[in-house]
Amino acid sequence: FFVDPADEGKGKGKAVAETPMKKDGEEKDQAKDTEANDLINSTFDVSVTLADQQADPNSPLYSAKTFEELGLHTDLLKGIYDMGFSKPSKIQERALPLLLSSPPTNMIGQSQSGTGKTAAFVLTMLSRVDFNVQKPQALCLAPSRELARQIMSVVVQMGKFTSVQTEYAIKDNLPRDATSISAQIIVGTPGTMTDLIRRKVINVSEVKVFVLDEADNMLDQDGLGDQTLRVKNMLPRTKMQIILFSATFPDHVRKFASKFAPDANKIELQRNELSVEGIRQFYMDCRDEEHKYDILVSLYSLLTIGQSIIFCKHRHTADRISQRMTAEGHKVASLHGAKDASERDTIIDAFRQGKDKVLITTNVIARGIDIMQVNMVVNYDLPLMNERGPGGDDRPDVETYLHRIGRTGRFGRKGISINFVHNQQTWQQMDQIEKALGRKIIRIETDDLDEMEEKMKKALK
Ligand SMILES: Nc1ncnc2c1ncn2[C@@H]1O[C@H](COP(=O)(O)OP(=O)(O)OP(=O)(O)O)[C@@H](O)[C@H]1O
Repeated sequence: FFVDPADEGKGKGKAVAETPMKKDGEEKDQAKDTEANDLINSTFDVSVTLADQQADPNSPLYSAKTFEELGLHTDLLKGIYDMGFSKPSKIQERALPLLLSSPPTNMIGQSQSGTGKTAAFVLTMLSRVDFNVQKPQALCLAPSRELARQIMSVVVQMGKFTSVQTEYAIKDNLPRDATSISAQIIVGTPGTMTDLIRRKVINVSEVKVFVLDEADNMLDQDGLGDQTLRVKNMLPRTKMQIILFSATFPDHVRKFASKFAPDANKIELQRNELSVEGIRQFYMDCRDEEHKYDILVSLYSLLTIGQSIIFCKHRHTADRISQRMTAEGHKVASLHGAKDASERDTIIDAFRQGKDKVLITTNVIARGIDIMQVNMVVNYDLPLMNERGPGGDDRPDVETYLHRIGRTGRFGRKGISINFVHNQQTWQQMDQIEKALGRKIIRIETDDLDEMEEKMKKALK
């Protein structure tokens, strides 16, 4: 079990209560979706660190097997069931009672990608809002407009039976002369959120919940950290519930996260527990860059069995590959940060609706995007630390790798990831990822398409 070394080291009497969540073999469920049930029944162990030293982490108060137990308003329960959720996932089971308890307590929550973190924080925002007050009460920040839009769709779906009012704080969304937002829940990206608060378009006096999705990314000093801190510093200092969620919390942001969300309840996983069980990882040994392209093209029929996402390092690579493939008669789309806002929305929406089956992109959508039909992720280029910001180097970026492959295998489903390596350096980088995660990455021959197809189809069964 994992204990935050920062907390442990300080040893200031903080209760470190570790409760193993073991597989509950007895639990029988009649629901059809057995894979999702496996996830609900437990596929991983979590450790819970309660901010309240006196609390007994084994108390039933700290675990909810049903949504009813949480004391939610019936309109919210209706929304949850309308989304097809029958009971809380593992992370929700542990996190929701802590998130919803009174007085509100901060939360730092970590669990694998696709395990239901979004639903947990959205439900918290909805249940804390006073629908009679027409002022912003909950703010949520995400690292990309695509993710902000997806989170909003969960807010709207889950809040369908309430009178919640929502607004975006993303680029090019509001008319330039907008003077005030009265919506209760605002979801956006940090730059636009800062701008709107500064210009007093968002009045923050009633804000009582502040959520960071992909929190490690949002707090990283090489990335969005400054902007996120700027937003926090403009919020009221008292009675603010700060909620940080991510699948990953690398060491260098852990301390800052604890400072950012003081006295938080913590739910955490070890790094080697972070790979999602259902995702089979492969690699293909390509001869050179051009061979990578040829292999990708030869994979096309496999890529379109379900849907797939191809990750490249550079925007121009994504564009070039997509142009070449399109010219050769394949239907693919490309998405990256250099495209303008409305184009980005059109592209991700078409992909979400299944109109496009292959999306070629960069790290811009490495995190959070939840599309169930995605059963294959290709790392055309492996993610490296030097893509994070100026301080990075040629080491592989294990966190981003986990987030990228986590676009498949959502909520207990099966998925495949394929890494392209093409020289000694990339092979070593992949080897480091394999070691860091303690999971085998299996070789597939590039010259035997039949074997490749057979292996992949087997992995998806
Ligand atoms: N209790 C539940 N029952 C059934 N489905 C659920 C439940 N909770 C969440 N889901 C579904 O599981 C999928 C993954 O959930 P979600 O997007 O919240 O994962 P996440 O942990 O936020 O992932 P990531 O780390 O990639 O952001 C979503 O499609 C969501 O609707």
